[in-house]
Amino acid sequence: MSDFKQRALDYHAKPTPGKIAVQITTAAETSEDLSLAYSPGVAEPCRAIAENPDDVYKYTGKGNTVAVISNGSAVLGLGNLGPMASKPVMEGKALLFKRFANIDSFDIEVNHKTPEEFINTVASIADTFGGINLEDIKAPDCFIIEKALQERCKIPIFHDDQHGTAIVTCAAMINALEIQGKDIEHAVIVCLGAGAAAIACMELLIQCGAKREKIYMLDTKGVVHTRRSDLNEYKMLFANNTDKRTLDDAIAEADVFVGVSGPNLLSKEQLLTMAPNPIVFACSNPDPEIKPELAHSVRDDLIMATGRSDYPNQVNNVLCFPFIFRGALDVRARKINNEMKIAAVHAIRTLAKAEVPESVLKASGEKSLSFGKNYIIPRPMDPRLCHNVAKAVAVAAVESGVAQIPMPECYL
Ligand SMILES: NC(=O)C1=CN([C@@H]2O[C@H](COP(=O)(O)OP(=O)(O)OC[C@H]3O[C@@H](n4cnc5c(N)ncnc54)[C@H](OP(=O)(O)O)[C@@H]3O)[C@@H](O)[C@H]2O)C=CC1
Ligand SMILES: CC(=O)C(=O)O
Ligand SMILES: [Mg+2]
Repeated sequence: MSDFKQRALDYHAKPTPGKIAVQITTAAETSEDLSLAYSPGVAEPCRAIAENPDDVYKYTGKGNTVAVISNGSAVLGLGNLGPMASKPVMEGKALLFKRFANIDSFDIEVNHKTPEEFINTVASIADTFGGINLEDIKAPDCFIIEKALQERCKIPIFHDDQHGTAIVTCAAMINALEIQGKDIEHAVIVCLGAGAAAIACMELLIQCGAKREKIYMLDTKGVVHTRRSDLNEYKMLFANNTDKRTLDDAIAEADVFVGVSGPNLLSKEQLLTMAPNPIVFACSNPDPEIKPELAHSVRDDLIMATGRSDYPNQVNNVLCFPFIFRGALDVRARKINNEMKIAAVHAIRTLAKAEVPESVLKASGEKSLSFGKNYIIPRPMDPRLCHNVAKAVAVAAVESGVAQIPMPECYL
């Protein structure tokens, strides 16, 4: 076993198994403390909440808690590993919520047979939380599940692989296009993958100015085109009236490649046929569609991004989900709407143009970082992300009428 693999296993096993634990936030030492925390004192907040359900935000942790819920059907790019094997990823998301946005988070892995069973399970526990982050649920089930839960629950339901990924992809793409001197309206975009991340990324890019007819989406059967009869309703929206059938056909002269599919699917020969100054976001985790070393070895005019922490330009939903939930929770938003997503895109992309603080350089192991081909998007450790993105999201929630409480003072 490689040294890195062993270190990754040790990291998860020690000093205690897993990556996150529960912490007590109040005094619980004396009989007096216990009489307040438990019987008889606990009866008072129970009575208050029964009388006025909104008091749950005053007397419990609900308002600062997000559940990370998965069925393990599309774990990163590893495939359908099932609920149990998805747990390290879900604990990881919980760690990121806490580390970057001070949101308490529980991971919940659901074993189920039908989407309805999953929906019923989640809907019946939803009131426990301030929000629900759905994770690693394969398409097209993820679309059905998210919509049904949004209809049934009173809290934000956000499928991270769709919207978190789309927000970060758009933020990075707008910056990359600017650096490469390309207009989004004229960019020819190839999207390898036609699942949760792909459909959401392309829809949001269209909202940011990309043209649907210039997008070529591919699944395991090749280009998604109008003469195919095997497309689900979500892929149908991207059926292109084209004679292109393969990745070889689609990638020739393309400006942009977005990979949200699986490992090592873009060859150096295919990369060589792209237009001058191409943009390659190979976002499959943990192994990208093309390795950066290989891509850079054949082209020196490209902008290259991956989903990983160990290369420059990490296009990964970690740059979004902690902060969009921070903003949503802070104004008790009923849902995360389009206005909030677009606000997050612009808050993330703008930060890439600001001077990078010393603490971020140190955590990144870099001497300098400035807006350019190798720095199109902020690093996740940038402490300004939380304030900037959460504030923009909270303002958008208030202005679009989904906030249930006013802006907190920390943002004024
Ligand atoms: N960097 C980031 O922040 C994120 C990255 N991702 C990555 O995106 C990938 C997909 O995730 P997600 O959308 O949630 O999963 P889904 O299961 O919803 O979708 C996977 C899609 O990839 C397609 N696909 C798989 N293998 C191939 C192939 N050989 N050629 C062409 N298409 C292929 C599938 O095709 P078909 O429809 O025919 O089955 C499907 O459309 C994963 O690798 C994941 O790690 C996801 C979210 C965030
Ligand atoms: C980053 C992430 O959510 C994924 O690869 O599924
Ligand atoms: Mg995911």
